Amino acid sequence: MKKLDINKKLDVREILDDLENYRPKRRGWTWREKIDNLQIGPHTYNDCSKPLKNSIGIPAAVQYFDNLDPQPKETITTEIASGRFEDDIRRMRMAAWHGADHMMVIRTAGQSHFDGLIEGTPQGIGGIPVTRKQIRAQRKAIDLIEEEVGRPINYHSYVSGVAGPEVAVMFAEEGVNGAHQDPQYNVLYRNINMIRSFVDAAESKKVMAWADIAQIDGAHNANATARDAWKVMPELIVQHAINAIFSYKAGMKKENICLSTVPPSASPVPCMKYDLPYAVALRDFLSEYKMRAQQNTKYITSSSREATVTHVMNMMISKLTRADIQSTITPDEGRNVPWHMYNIEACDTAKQTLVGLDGLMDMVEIKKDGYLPKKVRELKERAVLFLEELIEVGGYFEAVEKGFFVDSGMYPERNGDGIGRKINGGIGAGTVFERDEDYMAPVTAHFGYNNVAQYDPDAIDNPSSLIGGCTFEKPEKIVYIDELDENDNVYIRLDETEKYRNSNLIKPEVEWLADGTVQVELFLPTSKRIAEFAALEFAKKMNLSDPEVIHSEVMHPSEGTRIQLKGKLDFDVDITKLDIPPEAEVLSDEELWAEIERKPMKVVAATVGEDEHSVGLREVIDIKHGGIEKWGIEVEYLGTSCPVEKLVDAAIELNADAILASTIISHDDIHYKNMKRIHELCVEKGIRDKIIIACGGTQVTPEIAVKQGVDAGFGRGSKGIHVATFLVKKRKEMNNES
Ligand SMILES: Cc1ncc(COP(=O)(O)O)c(/C=N\CC[C@H](N)C(=O)O)c1O
Repeated sequence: MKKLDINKKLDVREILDDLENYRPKRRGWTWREKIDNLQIGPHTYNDCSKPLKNSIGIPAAVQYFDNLDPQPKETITTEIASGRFEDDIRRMRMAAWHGADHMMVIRTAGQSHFDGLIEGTPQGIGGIPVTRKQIRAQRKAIDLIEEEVGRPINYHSYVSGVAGPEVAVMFAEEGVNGAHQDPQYNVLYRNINMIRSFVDAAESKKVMAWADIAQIDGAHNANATARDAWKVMPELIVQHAINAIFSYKAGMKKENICLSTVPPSASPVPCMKYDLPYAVALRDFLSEYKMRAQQNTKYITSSSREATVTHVMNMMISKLTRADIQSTITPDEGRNVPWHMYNIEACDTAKQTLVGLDGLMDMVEIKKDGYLPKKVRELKERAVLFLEELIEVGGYFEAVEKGFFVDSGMYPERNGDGIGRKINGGIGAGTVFERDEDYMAPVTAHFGYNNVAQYDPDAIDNPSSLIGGCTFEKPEKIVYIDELDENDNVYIRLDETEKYRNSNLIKPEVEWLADGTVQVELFLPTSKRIAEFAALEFAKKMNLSDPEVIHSEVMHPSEGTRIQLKGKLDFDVDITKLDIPPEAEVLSDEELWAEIERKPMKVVAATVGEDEHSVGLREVIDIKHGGIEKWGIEVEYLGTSCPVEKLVDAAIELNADAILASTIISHDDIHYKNMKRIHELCVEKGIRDKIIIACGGTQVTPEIAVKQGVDAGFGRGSKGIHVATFLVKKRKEMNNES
């Protein structure tokens, strides 16, 4: 496969080529490479990792810091769930450029209840049907993407449900790097028989251990399910412990066992008073394991702003305690199946926050006295008591049957409304059988009794040697199925959107190529309910089809409501037909500083005529806005409503190099008349060949301005850098300097 070209879109058809023979480049999880005291420019970072070869910094980095884009030491996860792996690949490429090195692929709805592997590339709902082919395509694409950004990327999905072991084997064969695996998830949230779930989990974990897959547990689901999430803190610690020690005993290395820790509450609850002690208690008890931090999703709403703040507060916890993986929930998770732009926002939020808090723990510390350690102690005691009672009643299965878990009481309080499951109930009940005396499976990483010795005592540690290697040693033995459904597969989907693939036609999209969805933000000066219906009216008038309000927020019961809505555009744009003027070329800061240092420049500036609008000109002048004073140009500012005669006289008196005139008002073309007048006055006073005249304003069209006799016009969006570049270049031209 040839490398990706930054200026070319990833070709999905090329990825699909010869997938039958694709083999993963490596096995297992890759942690970031921490760099102590990383120096980037004038800045030193304490908690960062090796920078990327190609990446896009947060907007401030791009605009003010020359794309300074340090990478935190924590792995950053982005969860992708559109249902079309071919579009998810494009999103993975974007996310990788924004700092994600852990692509977590949500499975299609209900895949936990599929009792076998799915094959081919059917479209999913809320995630992709995780199949061998889709995994190969995405891992193969990620091989190219990690090459492009210059950092290994971990691919991740879920080993759960009644086909858990089969999925684990397929993940091991396909080089998957991370996976959720926690039998308690099956039992509590998918109602799969607990004996079956734990037997399956032992097998799955043994296989994952062989493949060096990093595991994430499912304790966070209790947060999302409990009535008051902070009330399950004691049992959450126990849930983590159960899965952690079970995984270790099933053969997993502790550094591959990641606890999925989610703060159990969220503002406006005083969440730090719950979440920080909980985070400290958990890390005290389970210090040998990795921490995978994720913000609380139970209290997420349709406000992407609010989700972002929750995310930032979660990262404050991560920084104050420890996180090896910082998972990101897309801020729109509370209203859509996540969209491209929100996956990227989440990655940027994680990077911005973690890098902004760099070195925090060299400046603050967790208090050793007062509320915090007391609360930590209390939580630990509750957790220990919970575990002791669990053992007392006969162990995990009995405790689940008695409804110990996700009870709405804060243990030892109990409201009797926990999730109770029958030991012999649930899906897959009665499907676990004792292996016969002569049971033998010639496969690698198989958990439990396996009578290999009956065939060859020397093969006990290597059962698959009896058949010359199993699929773990001989991937050519993998039975690869391409497609099972001639109507529901990626080729059909690619054909349907061919018109927009690598063509000149584009349509807006949020998750799938050419899905046509746009989002509109409105403020409507009326009550919430009226605003929600009025918004749909506006959407229809805007020619949006299927309009739907996805967020509404009361600004005041009668003064106004904020609405965000989505809808579809049914038309496209041909980019070859766009009239795109050449980008205004600008000189670098260094060049401008050097030139003005070599030869100082003085300008007179004013808003002319009867015009009081000073903001634009001030932006062009003031250092604060990156104005021309930033590079040392001396400015005599004459204020607003300045007569053109006064401006020209001042230029003469101060022997200025240039005149800057701003006019916003444009009725009766007064702005162009003023420009013409300035030019004529300079001619009359005999200075026109020695002075530069630049005029600006939001209504100014550069070509028309020049027709008035001035040297340049600056329209909407012009910045100080554009004006400074022009002045320097024009002065050189007038003095015949190179
Ligand atoms: C332990 C476990 N196993 C399986 C699944 C998913 O498995 P299905 O195929 O049954 O949906 C989950 C789901 N949560 C993960 C999303 C969350 N945002 C996360 O990042 O953790 C899970 O926690």
